Amino acid sequence: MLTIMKFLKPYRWQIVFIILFTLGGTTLELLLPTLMAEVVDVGIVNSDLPYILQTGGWMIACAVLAVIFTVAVMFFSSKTALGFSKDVRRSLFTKVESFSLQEVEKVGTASLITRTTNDIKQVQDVLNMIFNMMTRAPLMLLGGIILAVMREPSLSLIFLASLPALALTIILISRKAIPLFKVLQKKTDRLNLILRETLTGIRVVRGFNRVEYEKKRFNEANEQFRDTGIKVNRIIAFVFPLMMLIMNFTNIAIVWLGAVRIDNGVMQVGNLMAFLQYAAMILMSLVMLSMAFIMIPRAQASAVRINEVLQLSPDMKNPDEPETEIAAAGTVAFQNVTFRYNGAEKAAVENISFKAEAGKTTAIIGSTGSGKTTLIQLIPRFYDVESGSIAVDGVDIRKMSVKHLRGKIGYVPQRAVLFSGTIAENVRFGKEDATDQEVAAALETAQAIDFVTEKEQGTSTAVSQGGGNLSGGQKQRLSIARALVRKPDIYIFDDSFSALDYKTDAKLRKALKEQTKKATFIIVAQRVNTVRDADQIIVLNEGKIAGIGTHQELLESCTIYQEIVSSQRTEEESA
Ligand SMILES: Nc1ncnc2c1ncn2[C@@H]1O[C@H](COP(=O)(O)OP(=O)(O)OP(=O)(O)O)[C@@H](O)[C@H]1O
Repeated sequence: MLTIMKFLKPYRWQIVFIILFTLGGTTLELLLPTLMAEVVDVGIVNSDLPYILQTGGWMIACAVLAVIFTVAVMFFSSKTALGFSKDVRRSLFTKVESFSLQEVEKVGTASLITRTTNDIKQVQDVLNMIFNMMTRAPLMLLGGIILAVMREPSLSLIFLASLPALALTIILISRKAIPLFKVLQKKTDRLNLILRETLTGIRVVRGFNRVEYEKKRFNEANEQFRDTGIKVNRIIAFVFPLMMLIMNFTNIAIVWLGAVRIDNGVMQVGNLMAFLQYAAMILMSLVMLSMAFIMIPRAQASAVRINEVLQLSPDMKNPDEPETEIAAAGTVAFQNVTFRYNGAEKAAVENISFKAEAGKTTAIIGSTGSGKTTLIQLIPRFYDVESGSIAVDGVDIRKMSVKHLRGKIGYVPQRAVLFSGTIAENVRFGKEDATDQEVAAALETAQAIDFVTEKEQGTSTAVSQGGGNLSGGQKQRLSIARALVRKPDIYIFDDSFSALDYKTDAKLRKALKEQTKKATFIIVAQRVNTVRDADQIIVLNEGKIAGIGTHQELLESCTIYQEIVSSQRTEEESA
């Protein structure tokens, strides 16, 4: 919790104001019972109306001022707590952006969302409460005790019984509640995970009639969340009745002993009234503190989860003094590269060496799960190699700045990812300042111009979330146009032609070849047709290279390639 408090630094002056206003407000509130005792014991006893009016006036002034101070405290508290949560959210977001995919997978996307929203909100609420109560409660407790003891030392002995009883209640309750708060946040993670999976996979869920199953899964998680929530609230629900019980017993004891003392003529009525009010203040401040004791552990559980992300040191480091390549042609060279996913026993790619040269096309082919995607994701450093090295134009990519490296690459993922916005905005994601002509040229090469111009609003046509209003092939072509518009040195296409028909696939590859003569082309493909013209084809099998060469060379020398070719021939023949 303390680690995360460093985010309060920019708000230190607001916190000073909160403390000063709380100090002012609480002092005025503490003054009120004393003034009231004066009204009763001096004004009423002596029937002194001017004194009553004058002291009454002071009481009103104190009360009004106390309200103003309290409003100011609330205003600055909310402002500070909200500002704090905004800053933490921003830091968390920036941090997550610096993670490699390994780290994102380690924490989990759903958990990262919960941590950035719900967990930060927990800390924000508690901070707000702390600002409102944590200075007020100790001040009131201390001031109340001092003033009560000064007024009636012997009557104050009652607190020696009630205060430890209150403290014990708080300790017992918070010890039971704290572990449950951690569980509650985990249950929130699970809820988010199921909701996210169901929403992103809504077509599959409906297509396979799994709505009921998903409902059941969600209900289970929802019920577990509810049950834990009830457990927590049941414990918290005990706090107030117990507190009230102790407070009421304390009041009974004060009135009883006070009455005896008044009867004996050693105490005045006004004094008893003031004492009762101080007692109420002392006990109220303890209730406030107990609430804080219960809420802080909850925020603590959230703060730990936030810190876990903030303190996670990204495996992938940007070099302090990045090297830049001399000839910026785009040659990619793999040297004995091995990579393994987090916790995986077997390497996803092993001992890979090849060179993809500028102006040439390197195709990667292999059965599913053979490591094709993994291999190409190592080039933009989505993951870092476990051993070996990858060099671009002779410079190890770990020695380049990540921004520079990725600036040289036009990456088209296996599943087209589009963002809500217009078609033009989605293409400009590749190059922010691309002109209309550049966007149109990219769309043309990507064989997307026809379907875009057919749309009433052309490139200003809205793309809905995830490209939901476009077909699979249209999405793929837009994501290709996005890579083309930046005119990179290296193009990486991860099975990006799979949703296209043969004719469009062939036209697209022809247009690409003409437009991007000097660039390095690395394409992953399933179809032999897509790769047969490549300058070199790499055949992957279970993460290892089974053969490298041209189509003709591999047909003669590589059994796995021959198998792929013949299996596709059979498919075509039987189709
Ligand atoms: N994020 C991940 N975490 C753990 N293992 C993974 C991850 N992604 C892929 N793998 C594993 O790594 C291996 C290679 O996967 P990869 O996606 O590179 O294969 P691929 O050849 O591209 O397959 P496909 O043609 O089906 O896309 C597989 O065994 C897969 O289970």
